Amino acid sequence: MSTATHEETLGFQTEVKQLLNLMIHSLYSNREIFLRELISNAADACDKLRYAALDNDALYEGDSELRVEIEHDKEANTITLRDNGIGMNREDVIANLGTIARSGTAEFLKQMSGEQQKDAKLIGQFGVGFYSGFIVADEVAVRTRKAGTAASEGVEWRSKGEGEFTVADIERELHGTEITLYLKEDAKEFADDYRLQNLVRKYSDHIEVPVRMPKTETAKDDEGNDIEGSEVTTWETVNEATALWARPKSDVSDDEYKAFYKHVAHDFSDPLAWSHNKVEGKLEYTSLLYVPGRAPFDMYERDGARGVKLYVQRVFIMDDAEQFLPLYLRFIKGVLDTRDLSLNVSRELLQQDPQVDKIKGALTKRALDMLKKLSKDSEEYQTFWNTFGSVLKEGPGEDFANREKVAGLLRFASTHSDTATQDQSLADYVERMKEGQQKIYYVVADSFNAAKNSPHLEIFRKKGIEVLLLSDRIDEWLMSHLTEFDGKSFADVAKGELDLGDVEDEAEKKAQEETAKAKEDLLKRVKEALSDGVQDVKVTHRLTDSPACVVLPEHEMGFQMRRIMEAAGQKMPEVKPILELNPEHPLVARLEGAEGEIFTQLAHILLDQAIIAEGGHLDDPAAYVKRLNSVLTA
Ligand SMILES: Nc1ncnc2c1ncn2[C@@H]1O[C@H](COP(=O)(O)OP(=O)(O)OP(=O)(O)O)[C@@H](O)[C@H]1O
Repeated sequence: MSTATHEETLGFQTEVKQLLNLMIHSLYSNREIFLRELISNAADACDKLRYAALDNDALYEGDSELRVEIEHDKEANTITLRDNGIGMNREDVIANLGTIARSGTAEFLKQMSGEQQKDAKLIGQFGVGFYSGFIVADEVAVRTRKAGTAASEGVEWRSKGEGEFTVADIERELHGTEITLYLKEDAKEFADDYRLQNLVRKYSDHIEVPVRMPKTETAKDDEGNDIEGSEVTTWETVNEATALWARPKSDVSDDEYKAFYKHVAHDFSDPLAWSHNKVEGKLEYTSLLYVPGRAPFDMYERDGARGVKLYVQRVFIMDDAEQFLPLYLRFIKGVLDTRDLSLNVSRELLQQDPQVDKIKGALTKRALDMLKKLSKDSEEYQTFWNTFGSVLKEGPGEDFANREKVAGLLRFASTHSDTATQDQSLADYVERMKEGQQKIYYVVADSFNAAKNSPHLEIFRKKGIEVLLLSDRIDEWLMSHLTEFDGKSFADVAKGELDLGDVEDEAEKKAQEETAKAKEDLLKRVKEALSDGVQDVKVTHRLTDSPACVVLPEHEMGFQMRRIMEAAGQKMPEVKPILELNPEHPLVARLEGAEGEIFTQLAHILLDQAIIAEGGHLDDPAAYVKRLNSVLTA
């Protein structure tokens, strides 16, 4: 036993304490995952050493056969996991095994409800890593030494998982990390050969590093009895130990793909889809991309983890290589192994390498194809869409070249179903377009109900023309980048002149022109009465039930986007709406017959109501109420 010096007791960061507490309670029924998490870390540590040793062979300290070893002791109720990977120094140990250095953790932990099943899901999404040892152990000891440092620079970390841990300097001949779990009374079952082997095969078969367990064989005498003292212990590799992505597709089962996903993505649940490809020729790479079944907790964090695990010729280079996929595909997880980059590539070099852009183009295409394939299963695709749809909507703005492809993957709510579920594709819309209809119509509002009940839809509903109902924050921005789909342009029903294409016949158009002419005088009077509130007043045939609506000129930023920008503190130049009046409406008829003060008040009321119906805020709501009351009591 090594003698420990320079021992200090330190407290866990608050977040770690919370996580430990929650994890132990909510992951009880899923306890066995501790082994997967610890093997995963050990394999990562081996990958890191292999990478560091590219420049400095001496780091192997004469032992370049990277491996993970698992032993148990039934008497002592312990399990020990050992790797000869990169190891940690004292500073690493304190930072890595005492804190959680991921932004958004505190907010994430606040979402915990105390309900076991719900929290287990959330925690799975967060990834528990090393701390999962405490699900089965009431004490954990880590002995480690960073590869390339002196034997005297070993470190021992111990904790009962109750708020504090100790660190001490120890002598340690071996580099790498050894973790001993002192099993809880009710977790003794894990100190068992058969159980451990099964778990290794179940969770870690696909890891390239061999996971070994000791196997003791005893010689037998002629009668088949054990010969005492003849025990020989050898190390047996328990897992498959070849990189899964390097195997031919036909050799890999769905379960193996799923298990590998959990290692790569640090996720507990199954992926929705994957795409495994080996490419030879101008570019040489193998990629294995996954669509997760749920969003990571930090999907909207600016510095949240994203990107693929990068290997060059099977040597692990880095996690989260984000240069190989566009931002709008940041939910995609997976592995890229290529021969086209040099082994000493760094994040900085990746940014300048022209090969990276080529691979990025190819992977983007793969990812979009994978989503297209997934979209054939409407139920699974809906799960995907509900989780990642708003991220994919960033696509047309970010990736001009693939705009049409991304557009094909979008899903919207629409007047066809009139529900808030975003499940209608543009292709479906185009198929349902009315004869003579040339455009794809949409309305944008702050909420689904505001969109669904927008007065602008009245004529469309009357004529049975479908309109997409958009209410996500990103929607107006999305539509500003989507100009066409399948040769059809898009039209915001609340902007510019209403153009129903050939759905309207000549007689209708003529009748509208005549009405407009007949109302010229009224329009002039209203415009005078509202002088600085509007830029124009027109008659409209958009409306059937409402007396008036406001519209914006065709190329003006829409109301929703303006409100978002203003809420974000942006000062927006003032824009006056165009007021459109429904000549068939009794209130407009009443307006026409009114004079003087009542006329002015009614005109203002119609404008203010149109702004409210569109979801806008009145500049002076009290004035509106006053006017309305005076007209009601007149
Ligand atoms: N066997 C090991 N050898 C070397 N370093 C390790 C080992 N196990 C853990 N670490 C270090 O401790 C850090 C924290 O581990 P932990 O498992 O908690 O999180 P993680 O692996 O970074 O992410 P996740 O929570 O998603 O698993 C690791 O990033 C790594 O630097």
